[in-house]
Order: sequence, then structure tokens, then C-alpha cells
Amino acid sequence: MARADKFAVEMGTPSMTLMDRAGTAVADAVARYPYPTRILVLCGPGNNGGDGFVAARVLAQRGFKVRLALLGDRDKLTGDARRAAERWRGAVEEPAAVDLDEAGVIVDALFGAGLARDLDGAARALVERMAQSGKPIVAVDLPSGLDGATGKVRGAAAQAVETVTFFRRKPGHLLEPGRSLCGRVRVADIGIPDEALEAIRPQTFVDMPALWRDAFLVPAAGGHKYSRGHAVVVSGPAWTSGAARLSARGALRAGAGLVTIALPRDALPLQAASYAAIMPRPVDGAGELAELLADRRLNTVVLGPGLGGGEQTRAKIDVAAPGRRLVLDADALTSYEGVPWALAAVAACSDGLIVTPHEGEFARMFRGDGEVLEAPSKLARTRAAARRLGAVVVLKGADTVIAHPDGRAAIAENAPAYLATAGAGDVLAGIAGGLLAQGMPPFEAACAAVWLHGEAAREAGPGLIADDLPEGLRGVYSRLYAAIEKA
Ligand SMILES: NC(=O)C1=CN([C@@H]2O[C@H](COP(=O)(O)OP(=O)(O)OC[C@H]3O[C@@H](n4cnc5c(N)ncnc54)[C@H](O)[C@@H]3O)[C@@H](O)[C@H]2O)[C@@H](O)CC1
Ligand SMILES: Nc1ncnc2c1ncn2[C@@H]1O[C@H](COP(=O)(O)OP(=O)(O)O)[C@@H](O)[C@H]1O
Ligand SMILES: [K+]
Repeated sequence: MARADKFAVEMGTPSMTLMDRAGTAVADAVARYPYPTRILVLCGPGNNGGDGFVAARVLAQRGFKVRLALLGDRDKLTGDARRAAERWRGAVEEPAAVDLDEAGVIVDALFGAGLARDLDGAARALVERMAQSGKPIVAVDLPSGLDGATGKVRGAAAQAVETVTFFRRKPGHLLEPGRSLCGRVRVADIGIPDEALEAIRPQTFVDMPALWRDAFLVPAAGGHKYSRGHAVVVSGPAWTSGAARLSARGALRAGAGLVTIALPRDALPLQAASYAAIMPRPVDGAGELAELLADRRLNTVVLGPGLGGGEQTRAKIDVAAPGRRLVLDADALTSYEGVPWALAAVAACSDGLIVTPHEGEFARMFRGDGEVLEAPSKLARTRAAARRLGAVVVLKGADTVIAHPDGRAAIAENAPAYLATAGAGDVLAGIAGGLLAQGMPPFEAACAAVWLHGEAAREAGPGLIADDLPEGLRGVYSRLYAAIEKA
């Protein structure tokens, strides 16, 4: 953001104009509240506070009753914030002396992008009072105390009903707990030109179709099933084979031309009761898997869901990896507990690897690797893991992060809470495999899979069970194909 601001200034917009527009956008948001009477603006010592002074002035000019309190010393304000404060005609109160109960709406303009350390002392006490007040809070840029780069709370932060931010959202608006603390996020245009992005070349994105649509394959008129790839899902024993069957259904619905499920012989009767379109093959160990995979048209293998851990699993992965596209999930990942370098070797000989751990699996895989596990945010941890493995890493959760070893990363925001249901992850691994089989590059395939998975859940609606997810893809694909054809 500092570079974006600087770019705008160099292109001829004075920084004070940016602040005026930022403060005005905040005022516009506050004025929309049902009872925008008795507005209390709490300002901090930097430019976030400056935005607060502008918002207070604009609201007062529009006839609202506004009080303003400043945390810190008015004489110590500098730059644009100082000028904004000079143009505020009302009283500047002492926060400790203000009764928050008298406020109808609170504007939280204490700290934004410049938060440099954990809140303590008077700042923390004020944020805690704000949090306990129960008043609707409109946060400027970020709820004060929330770290915009990591989404973590530094000391304290108050729940906002709405956050007004500028130009683009920051990772802290998307990563939990930040996302939840922000309430509704409104992005205001303060006149920073989009060309700033060409200069900055950001590497962090929201996971939405624009990010991967060019790589997404809509079936072509002249295509056939063999041109759409052949995915193999390797199943564990009968009693856990449901997980692999969910993956296989995900892969098929995602558009793989053919899907084979490799099952131990005792599990074959169960598959007969599942999708007729999925082809079962008896495969009892790594040797038989090698025989199946002698056919190079089987270009993608999904291993992990319901597979069981240990040596046999590693042996199967070793057989499947060379020159093939792989998705590894669940037990496949746990079998590399504490030895991520062995997984990096698998990635290196493959034709592209996506790993899809949840937090527990991630912690097990990187046990002892402080540089990965202690990176400052979920975003940074996922990036560090992708670099370590030389693979695309999907770190699942409400705020799933997808990272490529080259530094690109995306944060998903479309998963409804009811997606957290048994077997949902198995379907995700299958969807990713289905997209890889069709030839999508691994990062785009992983981002698309995560987005499609979230949309499929919405399509199925509350009460969702994992079996509904592959079915939910049908409606999602209808809309996506139509949108791509129109574009
Ligand atoms: N041209 C720009 O840079 C623009 C900036 N804007 C606003 O400016 C904000 C960033 O401004 P600043 O960089 O001045 O930063 P902030 O205003 O977020 O905070 C910096 C101030 O807080 C103090 N501080 C930091 N952490 C503290 C802690 N834990 N306890 C106590 N004091 C602490 C610092 O010493 C400094 O005085 C953005 O969030 C946004 O609201 C907008 O006006 C748009 C334009
Ligand atoms: N709070 C949440 N909100 C939305 N999606 C979630 C939430 N928690 C987990 N998920 C998603 O649910 C899926 C669960 O997968 P996983 O943990 O592998 O479970 P399972 O092994 O039962 O399939 C993942 O796609 C994950 O991103
Ligand atoms: K703030």
C-alpha cells in the first residue's frame, strides 16, 4: 500500500487528496447507518487517525453530531494527519474521559497499516473498552490492533460491523481471525490508478475465476474423453474406501475424461455400488499399481484419502510419481511426517504435485521445521511450504491458502462454514486431480479446485454432506461455462 500511495503521488495526486478521499469514504459508510446520530470518532497518532479527522469533519459538515477523541498528543501529529487535524473545528477530547455508552456509532481510526507492535497500555485499554461497548463500529482500513499483513490480532482488536479499506483488500482482510473481525469489508476508490499494480506486481490474490479462467478447460467440440485426461484414485482397504470413492467422483465431475479407482480386491464389491462411470481395478500393492500405471495415458494419480499410512503408501507414491501429475492428501501426507525433504524428492520427479493438508497434517509434515511452521501468517507458512517442497500447497480451512513455489499465492473466501464436513477434503483432492488430468497447470488447477469446491458447497446448500459436492459441481460448471463463453 505504501508503494501504491507513492505511485499515486508520483502520478500527480497529492497525498492529502488521498487522505481526504479516504476519510470521505469512511463518512459515507457511517452515514448509511440507521442511527448515525452521536458519532464518536476515535483517532490514533498516525495517518489512520488522519482519516478519522477527515471523516469527522465531513460528517459534521453534513449535519451529524460528531465527537472526536485523540489517543496521544495533538502537537505530535505530523504531515497529512496534522493538516487533517487542523481542519477539524470541533473539540478534541481525551479518550479516557469519553463515555462510549453515549455513542450511536464508533469510528475506529486508531491504527491501520502502520501498526508496528502489539497494543499495550492506553491504546490496548481503549480498544478493549471499544470491544466491550457493544456499539456498532466502523473501522478505518482495519480494526485497530489487527495486523493487515497476517490477519492476526496484536494485543487486542474490536469486532467491526464494517471496515472501509482503500484501493485493494490486504491479506488481513481475508485471513482469519482478521476476516471475521472486519465485518463487511468495503473497498473505496481513493484515486490510486490501477496501473500502480503493474509497478507493484502483487503476488497475493483472492481466489476467484479471473485468476485461473484462462487455464480452465471447457470441453471443445472436437475433443474426446482421451483428450481430457485419465485420473487414477488409489484406495485403501474396504472399510476406508469411501474416501477414495468421494475423490473419484470429484475427479470425474470436475471433467477428467476417465477415472479409474484402484482398489484392494476386498473393496471391489463396494465400488460396484458406487458410480457406474468410475472404472474399478483390483490393485493390492505397489507392484500391481506399477502394472496399472505402465499405461502412460493414466496421467494423474490421487493418493491419500482413506489410503492408510506407512511404508506401503510411500511405495505406492514412489511408483506413481515419476513423470506424472499427483495430488497427495491425508494419509499420503502423514506418511511423510517430519521428512518433508522426501516429499520434495517426489515433487521433483513428478510432472507437477499438489498437496492438500489441513492444519494438523501440515504441522505433522513440517514437524521440526521452524522456518515453515513459525512463519508469521498462514499465507507465509503456505508460501514457505511450497518453496520447501517445490510443489503447490493448499493449506485448508475457512481461509484456505494456495501457494506456488515461485511466490504466487491465493486466499479463498467463498467456502461456507458448512463445508467443514467429513469427506469434504477427499472431494477437493479429487477435483484437483480431475483438473490436473485435463492439463491445467498445478497452481491454476489448485486455485480452481478450491473455488469450485466452495461454490459446489453453496450450490448444494446447508445440510451439505460430502457426497453432495460432486453433484453441486454441475450447476457451478453450467454457470462457469456460460461466463467463459460470453467472455
Ligand atoms: N498516503 C497514504 O499513506 C494514505 C494512508 N491512509 C491511511 O493511513 C494509514 C497508515 O498510516 P500510518 O502509516 O501513519 O500508520 P497508522 O496511522 O496506522 O499508525 C502509525 C502510528 O501509530 C503508532 N503505533 C504503531 N503501533 C503502535 C502500537 N502498538 N501502540 C501504540 N502506537 C503505535 C506509530 O508510532 C505511528 O504514530 C492507513 O491505514 C490508512 O488509514 C489513507 O489516508 C490513504 C492514503
Ligand atoms: N470453518 C470452515 N469454513 C469453510 N470451510 C472449511 C472450514 N473448515 C474447514 N473447511 C473446509 O472443509 C474441508 C475439510 O477438509 P478436511 O479437513 O480434509 O476434512 P475431511 O478429511 O473430513 O475431508 C476443506 O476443504 C476445508 O478447507
Ligand atoms: K483502524
